[in-house]
Amino acid sequence: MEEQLPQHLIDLRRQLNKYSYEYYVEDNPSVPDSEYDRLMNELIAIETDHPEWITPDSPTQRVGGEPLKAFTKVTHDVPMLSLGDVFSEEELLDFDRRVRQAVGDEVAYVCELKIDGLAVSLTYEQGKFVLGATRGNGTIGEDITNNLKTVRTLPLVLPEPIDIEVRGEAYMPKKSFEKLNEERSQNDEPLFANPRNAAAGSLRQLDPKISAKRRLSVFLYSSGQFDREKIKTHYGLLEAIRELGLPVNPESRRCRTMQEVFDYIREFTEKRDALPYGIDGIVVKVDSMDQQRQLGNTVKSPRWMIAYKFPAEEVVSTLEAIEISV
Ligand SMILES: NC(=O)c1c(N)nc(OC2CCCC2)nc1O[C@@H]1CCC[C@@H]1O
Repeated sequence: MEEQLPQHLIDLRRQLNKYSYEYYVEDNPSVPDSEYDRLMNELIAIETDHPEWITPDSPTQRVGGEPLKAFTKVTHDVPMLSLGDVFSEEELLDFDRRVRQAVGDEVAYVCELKIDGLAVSLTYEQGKFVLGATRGNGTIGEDITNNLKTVRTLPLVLPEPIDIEVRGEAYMPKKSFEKLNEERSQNDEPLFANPRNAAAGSLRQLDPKISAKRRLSVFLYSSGQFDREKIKTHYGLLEAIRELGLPVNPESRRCRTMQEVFDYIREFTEKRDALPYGIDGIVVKVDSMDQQRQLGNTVKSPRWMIAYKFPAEEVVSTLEAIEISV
């Protein structure tokens, strides 16, 4: 991308990408917003004089596009399925028994945190981000490409010019949610009930400039086309997605026994409140892709994965609290 650009422009773009990552991903900017804006304006001025120097991965391409009148619909060629839920270790053992009955006793799982956000699909063509869509009803979603372009953890261009569709969960980190509700409360605007609603509301903004301010993020957990010869396990797929510079949750872990699955659930039940993003359970997936294919899918969800949901948080109402305290 950069070979034919003047060095000053390359340096300017790299500097802006670095500052943007510090601000939006590390939440630890090394320069004031005014310095970032000054450099961005300088880049916009240069690109206005030399439109031939604009490339898809220029920082100016993140917050592009005028506000939409409405979202266009997107059809998912491969439906975006949902997850079956269970609420106890007993039901997890039932899932494990069903899996072993179908594929035999050599089974390994991958445990993933169930990110409390909304499912999205991202399409890259020749390595360029060209389409982002909500899950919608699983078959028809909404085109939110311009809004997903504002997500700083999503690369606009991959290191390889490949065609790939990846899927994951868009979410709003807890700190961004608290800051957003603080701003809304100061402006007498209605507050978002939780980070999931805030993420949904922010991604379905018709004006991408508003989405850009909401500091959304994404963790990816599956992909459509991938090289079936090279990648034979779900864990291998996650590593391949991560190697493309796409964000994958770092806590995903291969579990060889149900005891390891229970240990993982216990570990993240304890760690849940300290995580910088909301989770509402643990997803347990059969690791082997051959075994996934043997198990197949129901109309609604794959038979080779299950979501263990945490018990609903204890929301003690004020009245109850008063009764307890009396
Ligand atoms: N929320 C999540 O963290 C999550 C996950 N880690 N893994 C999956 O796997 C998909 C793949 C096919 C069906 C479910 N789904 C997730 O969230 C689902 C997607 C649709 C409804 C839930 O948000």
